[in-house]
Amino acid sequence: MKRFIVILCAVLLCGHAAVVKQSGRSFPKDFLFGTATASYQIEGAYNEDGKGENIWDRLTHQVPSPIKDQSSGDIAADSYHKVERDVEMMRELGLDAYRFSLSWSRILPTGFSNQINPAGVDYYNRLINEMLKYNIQPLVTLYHWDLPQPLQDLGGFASPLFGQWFEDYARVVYTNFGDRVKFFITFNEPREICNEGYGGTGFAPVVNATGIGEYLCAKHLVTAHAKAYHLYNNEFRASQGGKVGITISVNWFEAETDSEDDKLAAIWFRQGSWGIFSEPIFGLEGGFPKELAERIAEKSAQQGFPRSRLPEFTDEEREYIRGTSDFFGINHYFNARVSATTYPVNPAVPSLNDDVGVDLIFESKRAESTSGPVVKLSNVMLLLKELYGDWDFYITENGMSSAPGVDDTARGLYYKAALENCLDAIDDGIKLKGYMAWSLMDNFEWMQGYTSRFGLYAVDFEDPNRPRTPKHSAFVYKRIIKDRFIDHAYVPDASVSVMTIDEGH
Ligand SMILES: C[C@H]1O[C@@H](Oc2ccc([N+](=O)[O-])cc2)[C@H](O)[C@@H](O)[C@H]1O
Repeated sequence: MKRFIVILCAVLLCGHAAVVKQSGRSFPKDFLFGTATASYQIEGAYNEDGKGENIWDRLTHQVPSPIKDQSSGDIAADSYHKVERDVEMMRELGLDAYRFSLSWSRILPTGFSNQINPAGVDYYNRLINEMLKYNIQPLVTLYHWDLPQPLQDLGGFASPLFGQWFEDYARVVYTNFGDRVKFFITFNEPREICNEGYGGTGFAPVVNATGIGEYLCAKHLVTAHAKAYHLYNNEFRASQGGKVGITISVNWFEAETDSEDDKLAAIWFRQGSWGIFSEPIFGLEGGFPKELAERIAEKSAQQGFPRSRLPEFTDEEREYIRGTSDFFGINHYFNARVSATTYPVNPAVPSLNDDVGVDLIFESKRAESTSGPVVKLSNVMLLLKELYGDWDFYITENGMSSAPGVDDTARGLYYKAALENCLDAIDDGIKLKGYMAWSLMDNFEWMQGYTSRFGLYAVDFEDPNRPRTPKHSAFVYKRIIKDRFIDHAYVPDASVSVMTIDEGH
């Protein structure tokens, strides 16, 4: 009671800052609060100023359209023409950092580095320079799913030459932007690139070669990542002094029961979903995860393959890839429980689903309806630390979707819960350095088109000017950034819909 009165007096006398000090739960001074976006999802200008075609241009222009609302990213949020407004929103929120991706085909229209598009380089220079004017740190993703179509026509990630193409592109990126960009992410979400793009019909390029395509892609992707990392070390690190890492989608999967079968199922599922990409880079021994490799080898033999469908690494390749990251970027969206009950797929036909055959029970939605959002970011980071050691972690994406509109109370609550969970992780000794909310603004949500909205700012896609309006959640996030503390009692005033820029931004 006495403590409560002391805190109350402190609030009344000194304002909010007093509570921040007493709570011991404020974010470290150098913690980076940011938001994230991706080129294809926001830029538009799909055929302007010399940009080449990419695999999402190709997919969304197919007739009939495979996209839920038959839309495309042709115009999207029109960010290509809105550098100043986008940076203004970052300033309104008070961001320390902004994560965005480069469109490979805007910089290299054919995908190859012999032909650089000056207008593409200029667009990113204008964006980076405008951000730096206001001390907003650029976190740059080299690849967020929009491969130049000519490279796809040559096999894309299934080609053993992919690593060379990516290395050449990375050299152009470091050369043109590395004087000002100090944080590079090679790939966004290998699982979605490989398992959805080459092992199913989920995402472009829709190569349906499940049980084979994902694994080829996985090997070539981690090799390409390592090439870009070594390139930075060998030619750029000394003069530029930045960091190079990768972002992996790590959702939380735990065994439904304590049975050995369920526990093994959870291991397989984690390894098929993210371990297959994290183990070669962050694992102590490198290479693909052991249990998964054994399982795929066994299944391959049963199916009559003369060798495992999972490619091998030579010792030299394993060493070349191991340890090639300056940080671990995590995208996180949901929690699920895993049980070993039979997955209804044909075991005679190779597939990732059969290789990791388990049932998934989605937990987050069920829990949200009763006791608020359940975010298990700290579980994820503790597990990654246990598996791979004490890396610097960045949450490079986290968020939730909602219906169109600015009234998104649930998203505000979600961000409070997620960031509270980040504080738990920091208390537990995790070296968490930053948090990027997905997303700065509504955008083209891949196969869902514009039916699913993740933005802190609403974008009116009916209006040719694509005006942006802050949602309720934008005010919540701004307040957390300003205080570097989570005030659960804070509810934005619904009558205030205009954002202002605070001093210093
Ligand atoms: C909303 C953002 O989602 C990211 O990708 C995924 C992919 C899959 C899941 N999942 O839960 O299965 C979550 C997020 C993506 O990186 C980003 O571009 C957004 O679309």
